[in-house]
Amino acid sequence: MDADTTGEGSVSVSESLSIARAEINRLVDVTPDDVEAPSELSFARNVFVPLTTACRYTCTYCTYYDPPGQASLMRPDEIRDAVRIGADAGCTEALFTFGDDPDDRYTQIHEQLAELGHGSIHSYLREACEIALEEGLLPHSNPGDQTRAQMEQVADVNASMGVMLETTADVQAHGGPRAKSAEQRLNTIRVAGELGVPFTTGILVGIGETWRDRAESLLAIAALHERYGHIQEVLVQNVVPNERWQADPVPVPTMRRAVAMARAALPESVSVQVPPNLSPVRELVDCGVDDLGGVSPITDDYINPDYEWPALAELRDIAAMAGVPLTERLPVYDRYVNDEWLSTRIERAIESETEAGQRFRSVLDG
Ligand SMILES: O=c1nc2n(C[C@H](O)[C@H](O)[C@H](O)CO)c3cc(O)ccc3cc-2c(=O)[nH]1
Ligand SMILES: C[C@H]1O[C@@H](n2cnc3c(N)ncnc32)[C@H](O)[C@@H]1O
Ligand code: MET
Ligand code: SF4
Repeated sequence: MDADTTGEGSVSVSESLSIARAEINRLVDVTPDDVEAPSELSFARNVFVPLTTACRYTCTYCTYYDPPGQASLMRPDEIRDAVRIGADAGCTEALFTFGDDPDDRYTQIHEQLAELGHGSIHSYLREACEIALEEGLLPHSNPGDQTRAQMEQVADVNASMGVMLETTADVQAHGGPRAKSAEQRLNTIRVAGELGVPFTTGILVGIGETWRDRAESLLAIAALHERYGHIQEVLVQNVVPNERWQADPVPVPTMRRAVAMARAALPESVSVQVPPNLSPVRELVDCGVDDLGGVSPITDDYINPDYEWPALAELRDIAAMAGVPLTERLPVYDRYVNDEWLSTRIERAIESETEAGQRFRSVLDG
């Protein structure tokens, strides 16, 4: 017998498309007046660990990647030095962010990994996370797209992970022979949900997407969060000019509307983050920003090295101006700090009686 597709409770394709269209239209019309200002501003203290500058993609806004032949791989002792300095400076997070699948096309990276006894970047990332945990930091890795097998290899040694969706639109900025694809980004976010990994994602604003594209991107994130509950924060990040991306900066009114749109698209429990080294946060807080991301007291933003991190005093000043408290958080948000979401490995690090455990708990206890 044919399945009943017309009975009560079923939704036709045209009906569901019109619901989706209505949602997009609602978001496109959102203005900063439609959203509530936050009740606090949070941030995390991190150290950036740029494992490798090799990347299979060539996003035209990105100055981070080096072409084959010039790309480098951090050695284990360099990783250890970086995370140790971070722990000593009171950080809680080791942010591992680097090129996507760097061993794909860069023979010298492949060879260097082999010399270190690793067959893939994920195998090496696991060692790097172990080093961070040994030295008293909680790993948060953003290796770009990941397959399920790749993410499974490192999930239990990360407190949380992330990848920017950037946009669901097909934009020129991701064009070329090896293009970043929205499908792969969405798949990575889905895999994180399936594996129960607390996750950070976001949109990059100003890379050729339209307002409808922004709404669609945010709705795609909201839909995955509705299914898995794993999205802890969504970054609304403006693309910034550099020697590879020579465009005018994203205007403040555009950012105000994009932040308000994110706030309106997502449930209240999901934070909206704007990076304070790239954006005029003071002019965005009332649009619903409630997190200032990871700020490093010791390392550069290796992705956008021309843009310096603000000092802690400046974050305090921004919060004071907004009339809200500034609170420090871990790379994993408080509501995920329980045995439903964290691996025993990470739980043990947070509960341990070491100096690091005490540092993590004092951040948790505020
Ligand atoms: O300092 C941080 N930066 C994070 N970044 C990087 C950062 O927000 C900016 O992309 C760079 O600092 C841009 O200059 C992420 C980037 C992603 O693509 C995905 C997730 C994150 C998460 C963080 C984070 O937790 N802390
Ligand atoms: C790690 C994240 O850094 C972001 N990223 C890369 N290049 C730039 C730039 N010029 N401006 C802003 N963000 C950038 C991308 O969104 C990537 O996902
Ligand atoms: C400079 S981007 C670093 C992370 C990864 N390559 C991504 O694009 O998501
Ligand atoms: S943004 Fe990430 S994926 Fe794109 S080129 Fe830069 S390092 Fe590679």
